[in-house]
Amino acid sequence: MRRVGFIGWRGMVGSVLMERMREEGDFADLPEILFFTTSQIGAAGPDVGRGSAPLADAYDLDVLATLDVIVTCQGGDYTKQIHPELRARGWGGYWIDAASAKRLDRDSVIILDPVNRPVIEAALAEGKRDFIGGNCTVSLMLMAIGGLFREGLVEWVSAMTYQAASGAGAKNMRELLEQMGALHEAVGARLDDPASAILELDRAVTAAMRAEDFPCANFGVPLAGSLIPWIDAQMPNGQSREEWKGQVETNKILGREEQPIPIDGICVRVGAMRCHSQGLTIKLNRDLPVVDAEAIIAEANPWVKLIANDRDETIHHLSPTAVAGSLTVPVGRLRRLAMGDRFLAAFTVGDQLLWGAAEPLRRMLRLLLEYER
Ligand SMILES: NC(=O)C1=CN([C@@H]2O[C@H](COP(=O)(O)OP(=O)(O)OC[C@H]3O[C@@H](n4cnc5c(N)ncnc54)[C@H](OP(=O)(O)O)[C@@H]3O)[C@@H](O)[C@H]2O)C=CC1
Ligand SMILES: N[C@@H](CC(=O)OP(=O)(O)O)C(=O)O
Repeated sequence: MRRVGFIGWRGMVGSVLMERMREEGDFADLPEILFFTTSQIGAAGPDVGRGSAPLADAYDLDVLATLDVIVTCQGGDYTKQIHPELRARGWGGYWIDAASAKRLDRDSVIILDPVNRPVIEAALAEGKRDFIGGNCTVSLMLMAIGGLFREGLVEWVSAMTYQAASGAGAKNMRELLEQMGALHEAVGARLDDPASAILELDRAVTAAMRAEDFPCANFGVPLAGSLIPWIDAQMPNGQSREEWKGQVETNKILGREEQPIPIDGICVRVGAMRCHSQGLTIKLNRDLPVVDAEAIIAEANPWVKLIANDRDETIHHLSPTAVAGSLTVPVGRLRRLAMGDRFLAAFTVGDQLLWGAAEPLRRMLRLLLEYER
């Protein structure tokens, strides 16, 4: 594995990947590194410890074909155009991708190694070459309660999500902040006056959200002060595509497409910046004391962190504020639901740019290095 090419490295997901690779010293272990661009050919590339080289053309198939590994965070359109052309030329390198475009292809593996390392290793042994990061919501749910799946305890899961603006892209994160600013502006100095009537402030905020000039070019509707109970495209069965991915991707990651576990729920965009949260209802297939479920969840991987079902612990440690920028995946609110002994509630939060996007790609590259040694 000599030559590794990075495409989409300066985008939002790509920047998080670069940051993590720098933190872990990953670049030092790669013999030859090439950085590509779709728009700035020849500009100075990043210095990852061996000087800066000019950026190469991400559409140049002759150069791409010389790579042993391509890591791309450029997006689905790029993948759909370049991947088939490269493979058609007989390119046999590894393709590691953040985009959803190839996730469900028969020859692709969805990568989340703390959960499905055996599936990844079997795929490598079979000679598979396409390794694709999973949907952020799915990956974060599996990082949180993967232990219960591993122990074969799950009959079904309903995931009600609270998804951050970052999932919609960098422009949407900016728009959320603009919307917050516009709402603050709408109440102005009246907020500083403790004597001002709260219902008057509320009316001003609602009027601002409904005004023609409220900044919502990217979301289409207000998010700040509101929410959006639809993410991604509409499926024929009434699900949103984000909801549809829950079952399909989870079962592919777990390598159990033949006997899928039902996963469904409502996916909602909320005004968080980069952490997705999920309220889970888990139907267990046998009676299990909550303390046993807690132990299984806590031992599943080094990043999952159990939060006691206690008010103070919960509000301080189980929120986007507590988790942003961290690889820790807290799981809390674990308790039996009133529906019956086998119904378990849980709440989890995760950084959707780390485990939800960049980190599985970084780890796959490391895994390939080990495998090829
Ligand atoms: N956002 C998310 O939460 C997730 C995204 N993904 C996947 O990753 C893909 C990339 O997403 P994301 O990182 O959000 O996309 P970005 O829009 O941040 O970046 C994509 C590309 O846009 C180009 N670009 C143009 N202007 C700028 C600029 N000012 N700053 C940085 N880049 C710029 C860069 O390409 P160039 O250098 O060639 O011009 C960059 O690689 C998505 O399409 C999706 O498939 C996957 C999981 C989660
Ligand atoms: N759809 C996710 C983000 C994302 O990029 O998902 P996917 O990689 O499955 O397209 C969200 O909006 O929060």
